[in-house]
Amino acid sequence: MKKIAVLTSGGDAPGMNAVIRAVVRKARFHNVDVVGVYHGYEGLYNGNFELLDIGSVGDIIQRGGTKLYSARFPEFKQDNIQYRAIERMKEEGIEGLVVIGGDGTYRGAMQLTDKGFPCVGIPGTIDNDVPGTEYTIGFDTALNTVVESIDKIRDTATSHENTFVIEVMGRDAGDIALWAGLAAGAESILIPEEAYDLDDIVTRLERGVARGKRHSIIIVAEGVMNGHKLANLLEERTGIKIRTSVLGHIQRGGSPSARDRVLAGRFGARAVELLLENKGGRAVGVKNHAIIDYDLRKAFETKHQADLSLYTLSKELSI
Ligand SMILES: Nc1ncnc2c1ncn2[C@@H]1O[C@H](COP(=O)(O)OP(=O)(O)O)[C@@H](O)[C@H]1O
Ligand SMILES: O=P(O)(O)OC[C@H]1O[C@](O)(COP(=O)(O)O)[C@@H](O)[C@@H]1O
Ligand SMILES: [Mg+2]
Repeated sequence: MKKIAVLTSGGDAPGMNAVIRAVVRKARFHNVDVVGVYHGYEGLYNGNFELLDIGSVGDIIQRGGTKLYSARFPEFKQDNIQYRAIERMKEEGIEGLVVIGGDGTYRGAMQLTDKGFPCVGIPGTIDNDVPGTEYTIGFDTALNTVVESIDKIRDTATSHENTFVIEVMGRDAGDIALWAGLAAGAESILIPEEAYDLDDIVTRLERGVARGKRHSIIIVAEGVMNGHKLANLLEERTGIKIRTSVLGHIQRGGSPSARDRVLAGRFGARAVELLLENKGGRAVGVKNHAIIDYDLRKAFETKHQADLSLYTLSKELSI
């Protein structure tokens, strides 16, 4: 393989730039050219390409977002659009493609692979919800952003004896809520994977007040319900004034953590190796600290499992 392409797709995640850099540098190390595709699959279809030399990916390892921009392009589900994208790549002499994104992005990559164009997937999403890997690029950074934000909210909550509901991202996955809740010492955590028990949340709140706690923090993943709605429900039940903070897209930005950058380097390099070994239709991941690869299909045909032992533990530590 003498020329490959790379794109980012779906929700962006801090560390995607570090992955792009790793893909380009590793490929150039093997004298392989790399074409950057702008705007995800939309750019693939439109031929929005640029040759990336080693200098073009300098000074991005520390930057959030993605230099190649991201897009949601539902039309890519159509066979004729996929065939056109393959033609575009072949016209440029491109022989393999690295995609960085989540389950939707992987579906597109599998379709191209099934049509004879080898693709490799790298998990990039703050939600950490790609099956087959313990961590995705961006999760660690987003988690640290959330914890830092909660710590700040806690300062003011303590000073005024306030109770806060904090809404975090996670449409279908509770990983951010779970890990942040444990790291920030939240009283209660609500995640999409577990039915919530309002009575239990109220009991924990009232117990805290009774023993003189100066603040209470309740974390809710957006996939469960919106933070304002939860605050209203709790106010009705307890009579306690509850403030809400919706962290929003701040969670998706910022400079990637060292852990995300290191993972980005390892994922990017392994993805290039897989293409050079002619192993399309694979996804890279991390398991027990080792970089692994597996069938791309596994990433969207199975369901991501959040580590629910953390849920039990958080209940035990926030009695
Ligand atoms: N079934 C599919 N077939 C082909 N392409 C798809 C499919 N599902 C999603 N895609 C492409 O992947 C893009 C990103 O998917 P999306 O679900 O939005 O994000 P993520 O990859 O983060 O899960 C979509 O906008 C579309 O271009
Ligand atoms: O920016 P948008 O389009 O509102 O998307 C918000 C969603 O994107 C995410 O940040 C990441 O999701 P994906 O990686 O699957 O795209 C979710 O946590 C959130 O629900
Ligand atoms: Mg997704």
